[in-house]
Amino acid sequence: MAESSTSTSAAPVQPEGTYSLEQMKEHNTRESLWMLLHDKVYDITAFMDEHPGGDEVLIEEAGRDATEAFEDVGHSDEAREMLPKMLLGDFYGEKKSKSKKSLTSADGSSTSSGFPIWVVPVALVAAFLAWRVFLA
Ligand code: HEM
Repeated sequence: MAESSTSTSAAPVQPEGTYSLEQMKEHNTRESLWMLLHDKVYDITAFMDEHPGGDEVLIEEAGRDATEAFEDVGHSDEAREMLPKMLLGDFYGEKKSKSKKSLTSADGSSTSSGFPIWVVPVALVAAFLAWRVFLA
């Protein structure tokens, strides 16, 4: 009557070929260096000596999300084409949120994202008036 082989999986199972932040943190040394870029996990251990930007910057970003640092540098297409060779798999779970960021976006909500939209008609009117003044 009682079935012992019932598989009720309560906890979510981490899919094969995915890596969590916990796992990544174990690979934050020169001997084994993993990095998260755009939600993909890369093993860049062998690339460290070849990196034109040096190994120090890579070690600094080891075992965590390096997307921002990678994009800040403005890496070329050539650099991006190197990535598939180092791909380990997908990222699993949650990334650590950077609490520092909330300070800048907490207030002054409209000023941080470029210029406000009303600048466009005002600029057009100003340009028109300037044109009239120069014609007169
Ligand atoms: C696996 C990931 C990475 C790859 C494949 C890679 C590849 C490259 C390549 C090919 C260049 C030469 C310039 C270019 O083509 O854009 C470069 C430059 C550079 N990289 Fe990376 N990079 C990686 C990660 C990073 C990270 C996480 C940082 C952290 C800040 C970084 C910092 C730099 C810097 C500062 C330079 C400029 C070096 C210079 O011009 O003096 N890179 N990288």
